[in-house]
Amino acid sequence: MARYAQEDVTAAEVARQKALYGPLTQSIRELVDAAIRTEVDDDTVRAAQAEIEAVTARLRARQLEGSYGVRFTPSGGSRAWGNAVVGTRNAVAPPLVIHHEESGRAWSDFDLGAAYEGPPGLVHGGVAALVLDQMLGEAAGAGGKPGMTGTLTLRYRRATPLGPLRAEAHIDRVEGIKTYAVGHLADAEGVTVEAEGVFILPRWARERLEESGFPSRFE
Ligand SMILES: CCCCCCCCCC(=O)SCCNC(=O)CCNC(=O)[C@H](O)C(C)(C)COP(=O)(O)OP(=O)(O)OC[C@H]1O[C@@H](n2cnc3c(N)ncnc32)[C@H](O)[C@@H]1OP(=O)(O)O
Repeated sequence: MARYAQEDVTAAEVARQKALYGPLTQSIRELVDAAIRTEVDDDTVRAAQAEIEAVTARLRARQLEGSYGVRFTPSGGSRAWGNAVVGTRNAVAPPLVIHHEESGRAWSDFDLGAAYEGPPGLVHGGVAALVLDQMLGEAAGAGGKPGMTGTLTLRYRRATPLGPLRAEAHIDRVEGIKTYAVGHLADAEGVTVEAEGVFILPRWARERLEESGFPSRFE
């Protein structure tokens, strides 16, 4: 199963795949929303189900063994196309497009529709956590010390409505292998959820770096 992999792939090939899979994934997102909100008659639902199963069988004709993993390109970029928040090939992902500023601040404007509902008309608390975990993790990683979430703490100040939202995050402080990031989710009226998290370069990654002779990079 793929985990972290170095791929010998050209920028043109990455662009070709993005142009191919991006629209497919967006069509599936629309299908999910349509399935939640449809009010067509029973026969139409059953016919749609049969068509969807046929399409799924076509896509299953050739599959990866496991998940997509994270793939690094020769130019130093990375593809996390299966990621649950930002994945180009993951229809579960809203998706977020995360921008990084020179200052270290990361932000994203995005829209959460019916598929992300918890209380009626409101974003599920776990979805808010999902989004903020990624946002804070990316802000931490942009500081040069990518890590796994050790502890993520959320304060749900008020309910988050479905619809257009913004998430922001930045590094609060760095202590050795631990990067502390803070951030929030907001609607047009202001902050709805505050988050703080510690992101830790795992022991196995630290050992691998030490073996490769670059132990000081993350210290
Ligand atoms: C650019 C990249 C962008 C990527 C964005 C991705 C965003 C999404 C991120 C995720 O969702 S990651 C998935 C959710 N997280 C996990 O599954 C993590 C599971 N836990 C682990 O893998 C390990 O427990 C962990 C890496 C967190 C720590 O393991 P270590 O073996 O490296 O910890 P170690 O025992 O050596 O402790 C190192 C330091 O971390 C502290 N620590 C360990 N676990 C902690 C914890 N859980 N919370 C807070 N601090 C923790 C520990 O006290 C110690 O502090 P001190 O150096 O000050 O003594």
